[in-house]
Amino acid sequence: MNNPSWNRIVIKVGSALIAPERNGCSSHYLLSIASFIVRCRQQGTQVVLVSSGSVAAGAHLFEETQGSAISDKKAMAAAGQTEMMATWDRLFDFSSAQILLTHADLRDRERFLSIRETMDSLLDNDILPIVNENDTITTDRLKVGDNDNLSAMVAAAANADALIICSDIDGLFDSNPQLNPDALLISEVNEITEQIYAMAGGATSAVGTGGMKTKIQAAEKAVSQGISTYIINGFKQESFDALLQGKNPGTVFHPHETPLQESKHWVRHTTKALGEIVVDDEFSLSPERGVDYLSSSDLIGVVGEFAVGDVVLLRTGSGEKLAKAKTNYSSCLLDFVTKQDDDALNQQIDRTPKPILSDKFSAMMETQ
Ligand SMILES: Nc1ncnc2c1ncn2[C@@H]1O[C@H](COP(=O)(O)OP(=O)(O)O)[C@@H](O)[C@H]1O
Ligand SMILES: N[C@@H](CCC(=O)OP(=O)(O)O)C(=O)O
Repeated sequence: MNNPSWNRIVIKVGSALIAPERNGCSSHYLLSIASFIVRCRQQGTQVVLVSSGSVAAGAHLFEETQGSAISDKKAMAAAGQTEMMATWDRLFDFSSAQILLTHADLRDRERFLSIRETMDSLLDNDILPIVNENDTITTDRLKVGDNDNLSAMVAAAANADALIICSDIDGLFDSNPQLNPDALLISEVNEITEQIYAMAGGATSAVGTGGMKTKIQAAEKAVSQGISTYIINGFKQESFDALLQGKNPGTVFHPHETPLQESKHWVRHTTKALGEIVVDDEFSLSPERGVDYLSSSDLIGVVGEFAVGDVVLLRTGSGEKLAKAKTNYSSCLLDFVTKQDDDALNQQIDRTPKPILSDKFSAMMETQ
């Protein structure tokens, strides 16, 4: 890798590359990816692999009519995961390790740090972590749902320098090239705007889940932590040759020059808000006035049920999203406080050593 700043990368491989026919895994398209991983490691770049393909690999064990039901997909994933891991393991002469995650693991700070610790230990021992969503047990409430976003969360957990998303297309185009033959490849993105999102459609491969939109979401997560993000065509050997020469074979999303502080990035891009704290429209935040300035007298409402330590959304009564943050008080207590006119209670809450919201684990929301 001619990019000396790349000590550690995450590479994401979609289902279409590992189980293209949805009847078990095939190494046909994996040889160039495996070779790239080997050459990265030889040049001192640590690699984490996020691999889809368990559902597509297990599907052929089930009737054609099955597969739409979540229960069938979970069973397919359980059956296909071993085949997916074995397919990768056969391509390497070094050991690989299986890491199965749900969003519930990543949005829990203790588990997030534990995942980081395990990946560091595996990489320090030259073992290739192979990560996938734990589709076998996941539910709508627990899941990430696509491996594009999962790979960005893994890159954040791994403190990677770059995220490489292998797709079945050369990169991000100004519209879907499979629908518009005149679409133009966008080689560099410096800022991810609504216009960038507007270019992206959904998944079109028979086995894919994410589509281009989830890849842009993943890039947005990664670049805000200073992680360069590439979308490349994983079917082309020349994509990997170019990367090894320090070139961009597809679309590169440049990292923010001032990345979010790690704990704030985790709150903004990895956690899920489990409730809402509503303040009056006059309330505002600024770089100098963080969420820890919130006082009980600013509260006008609480939405949902949450416990101490959960992440909540702070928003105004008119719906403007202000921040996500860890709360130091439960929804029950805050709901009680908002319904009291007793200033003494408000003052008592505000005198306690802990602010309502944690500044360390908070992140402002970009203006929508
Ligand atoms: N603006 C766009 N640029 C490139 N591809 C796009 C765009 N909008 C939609 N797509 C579609 O997204 C597909 C890539 O996503 P996906 O179907 O999840 O495949 P994979 O899992 O291989 O990444 C492309 O094959 C293309 O059909
Ligand atoms: N966890 C799923 C992959 C979901 C997913 O994002 O698939 P893809 O869009 O092919 O990368 C599986 O292993 O089948």
